Amino acid sequence: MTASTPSLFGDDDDALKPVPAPPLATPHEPRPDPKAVTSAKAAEKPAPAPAPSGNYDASAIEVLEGLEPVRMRPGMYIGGTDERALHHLFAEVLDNSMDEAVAGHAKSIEVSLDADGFLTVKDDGRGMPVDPHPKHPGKSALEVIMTVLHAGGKFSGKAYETSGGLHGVGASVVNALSERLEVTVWRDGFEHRQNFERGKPTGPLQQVAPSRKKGTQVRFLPDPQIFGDGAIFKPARLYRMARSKAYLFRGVQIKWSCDPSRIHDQTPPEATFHFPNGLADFLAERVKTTATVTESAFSGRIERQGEAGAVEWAVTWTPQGFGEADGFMQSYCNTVPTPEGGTHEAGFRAALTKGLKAYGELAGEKRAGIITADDVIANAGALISVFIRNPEFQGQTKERLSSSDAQRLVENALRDPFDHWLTASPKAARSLLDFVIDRAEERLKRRKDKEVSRASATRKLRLPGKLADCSGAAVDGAELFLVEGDSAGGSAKQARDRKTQAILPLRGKILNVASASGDKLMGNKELADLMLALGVQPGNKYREEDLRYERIVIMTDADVDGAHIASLLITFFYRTVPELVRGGKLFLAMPPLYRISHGGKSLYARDDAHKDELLATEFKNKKPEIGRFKGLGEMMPAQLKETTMDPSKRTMARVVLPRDESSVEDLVETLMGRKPELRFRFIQENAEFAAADVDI
Ligand SMILES: Nc1ncnc2c1ncn2[C@@H]1O[C@H](COP(=O)(O)OP(=O)(O)OP(=O)(O)O)[C@@H](O)[C@H]1O
Ligand SMILES: [Mg+2]
Ligand SMILES: [Mg+2]
Repeated sequence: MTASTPSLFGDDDDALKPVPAPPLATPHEPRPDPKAVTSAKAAEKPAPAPAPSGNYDASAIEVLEGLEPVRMRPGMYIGGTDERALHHLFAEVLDNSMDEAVAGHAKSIEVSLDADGFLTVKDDGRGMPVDPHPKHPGKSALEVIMTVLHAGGKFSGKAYETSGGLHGVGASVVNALSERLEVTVWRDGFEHRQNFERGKPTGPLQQVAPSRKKGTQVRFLPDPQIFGDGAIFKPARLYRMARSKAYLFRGVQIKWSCDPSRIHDQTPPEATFHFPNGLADFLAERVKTTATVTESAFSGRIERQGEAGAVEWAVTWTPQGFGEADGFMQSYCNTVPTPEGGTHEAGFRAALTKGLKAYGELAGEKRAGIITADDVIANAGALISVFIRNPEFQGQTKERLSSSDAQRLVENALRDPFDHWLTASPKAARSLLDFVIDRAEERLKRRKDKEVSRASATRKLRLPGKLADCSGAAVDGAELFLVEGDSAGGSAKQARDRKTQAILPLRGKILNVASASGDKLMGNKELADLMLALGVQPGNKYREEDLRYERIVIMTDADVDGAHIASLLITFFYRTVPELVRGGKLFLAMPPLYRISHGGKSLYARDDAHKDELLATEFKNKKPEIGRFKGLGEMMPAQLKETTMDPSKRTMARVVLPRDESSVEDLVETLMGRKPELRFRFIQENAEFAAADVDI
């Protein structure tokens, strides 16, 4: 029984998906902090019904009976309810027949998919026991197998030695998740049958007729209530699964058939799989047209002496890779695929690496010393299959083998055969050794190149002289303030938190960028410096991970000129690094315009409206002193810090693109274009808007 670890977090991965752009239409409308968006999203979900109060007692603790838990939580048993999980039902039934074959009782397995969607797996093994079960009065062993979790014959090793089954769960899980399921058993001179619906018997086990055959047949239709209405078995997938099983045990023949009406691709409607050379055949099939380093693959099979257990393997190397990948390793334990690898793979890698290094040393090849397991395996196509008693798989799944003796078993099994293989054909051994040493040397060279390029990248990164960078190295939390003019730059430098806040003063009026060409843009020293400070490349070469700051803050005077410069810069960002803007990295600082004080109290107002409001409330019936800041440069550093820069006190607006970005062009045209009256209006609005109270 293979099961996936249940997801502890339910469907929460939604929270990790990018947050959709909020429907804001102008660059000056604030966008909420991403964190706030996440929680806002959570808040959108329908509020949970008020919890029923007062009866959380023993009656609230349910014990699921029989197969109920399987239908309630299929993911726990088959890793989900998707197509992969659906096909896993087939794996469970097929594994049971394979166990019967590996135990030496079945020689032939038949798999067929019928026109009505039922899948049948039939073997000629001993047949499930049908006699009454001693511990379940009135029930046959067959019924217990099909309806009781953890009922199985593979716990003690008496009936099966090296089986893929070990939990006693598989057959009952398939039953629970099938709309209908019929089991037919031939044994003890009779054909027996019992039918089930969604895990429940629809009648008793019946002796249908005398028969001298033996074996078991399970025919079932997965339940659409579990897998969805459209869920059906895919012939191609069943075909592949059946065929690879046959490669894994040479003592079995698997017959495949499928109703032609169900096939919509190249899958053959009938086939017989029997591979007397096991994994060697499997590998030959995979590398059919691929040129390999050695003429023949290294393959073999070793039975454990005196005990149950076996190791089988096949491996070959190729310079050009196998399709998409440079190499592959597929591993199996008791014919169950272990896609996550495990101890058998570790033993395999160790055996090949040690063997090849030892051979290199013997051949006087000094460079063999640099070989690592990765060099040996990276370009190999490898299959490894072990048969062991009481396999241990990690956690709830059978995807990774963790039996520690499997590593020793494989390593010991391969040592001598690999040695013999190498010494028996010195030409092949030499080719392999050279090939692997080349890989090792390439690896070392790559590492060196990487070190060199990292060093030169650091050297190349010259920052503009005017930039007062932050002293902390972390990008998280780092902010770059773009300020207008050197005097404001001076105040900002004193007001900043050196660790996380950097200041770049931009001198004079920057180019009217919207109408400038790319060359002109980059030719502008101020803007070139800005890009250098940001660390990013323009256009589609922009990579967020290059960005040296978490936030870029445009900090200009709270007047019409300042608003103009801010809009020029926003336009520049939108034209040059739109992804930066889309990523919500660009902000507008909101310095105050007035300082209002009376007695010991002083407050700042962002604009006229705010000033009037304060005068009507905080300073009601008083005659306070009102000062107007002409520019940031006029503010005391402490004031600038308190009102505009200190993250715990300030207000900033995030620049957000409208959802319909085509209107950005209009906006830019409005801002920068040829109609001065439009421009003036925007600037006024922007100046006003920038005063909006937005906390981030
Ligand atoms: N085709 C079969 N032939 C003979 N006996 C079978 C067959 N299928 C199932 N059984 C018996 O039914 C038992 C229960 O099968 P089930 O698949 O539920 O569990 P399992 O194979 O023991 O373990 P796992 O849950 O890991 O598959 C098996 O242990 C075996 O004794
Ligand atoms: Mg089983
Ligand atoms: Mg069972």
